[in-house]
Amino acid sequence: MIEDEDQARRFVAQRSDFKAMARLDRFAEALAEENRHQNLVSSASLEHIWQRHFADSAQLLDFVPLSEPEWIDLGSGAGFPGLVIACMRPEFNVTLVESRKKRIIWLENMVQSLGLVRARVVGSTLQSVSGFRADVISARAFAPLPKLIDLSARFSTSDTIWVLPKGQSAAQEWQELPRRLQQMFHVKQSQTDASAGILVGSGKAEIRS
Ligand SMILES: C[S@@+](CC[C@H](N)C(=O)[O-])C[C@H]1O[C@@H](n2cnc3c(N)ncnc32)[C@H](O)[C@@H]1O
Repeated sequence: MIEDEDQARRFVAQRSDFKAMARLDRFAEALAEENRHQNLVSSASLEHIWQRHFADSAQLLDFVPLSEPEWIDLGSGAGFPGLVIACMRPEFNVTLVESRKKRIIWLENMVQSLGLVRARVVGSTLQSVSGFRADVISARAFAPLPKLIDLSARFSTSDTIWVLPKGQSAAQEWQELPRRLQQMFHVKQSQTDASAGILVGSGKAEIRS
């Protein structure tokens, strides 16, 4: 378990090259500045940015054994986990979906200033994003699981990997899924918080009305 900022930074560094670490340092600096103008993350969490945000996002890569996936991140907000993934793996095609105007501008600025040419920001509600086949679907603190799956099922294929950090409610949310969806997912322990879980899934979510 990652207990502090040093361990969190080491955890991310083990999965990154030095350019990625430089991008993340610039991201951290810009986030601290931007958070004075808009409420992107809680100011308390900025003191633990490597543990609470960077390592928390980076750990998702351990469930994605793909080289250049098409990755969609739902409700990216300040950029978690999607922008961290793009910083660490600039060769991935990462789509960051975010509906709030100021956050869209923030994400667009970061993608541009960090030179992430394969990342794109889609500034609209997920409901109005044109469908495409996603190899990976991620979402942190986006919506309760049934709604999240409902809104994103159309991006999934039989090969899609789902990585959904769900905090303390992971096991409970999994328990409450219909059986056919329970079979798609399992709960993995988060490396950044002993009480948190990540729902990791695979396959196409079939929505029945
Ligand atoms: C609680 S924040 C989480 C942000 C980020 N994923 C994180 O973990 O720090 C949820 C984000 O989802 C965005 N959002 C909510 N509903 C959305 C929708 N239907 N389509 C796109 N973005 C949405 C919100 O604007 C907000 O930035």
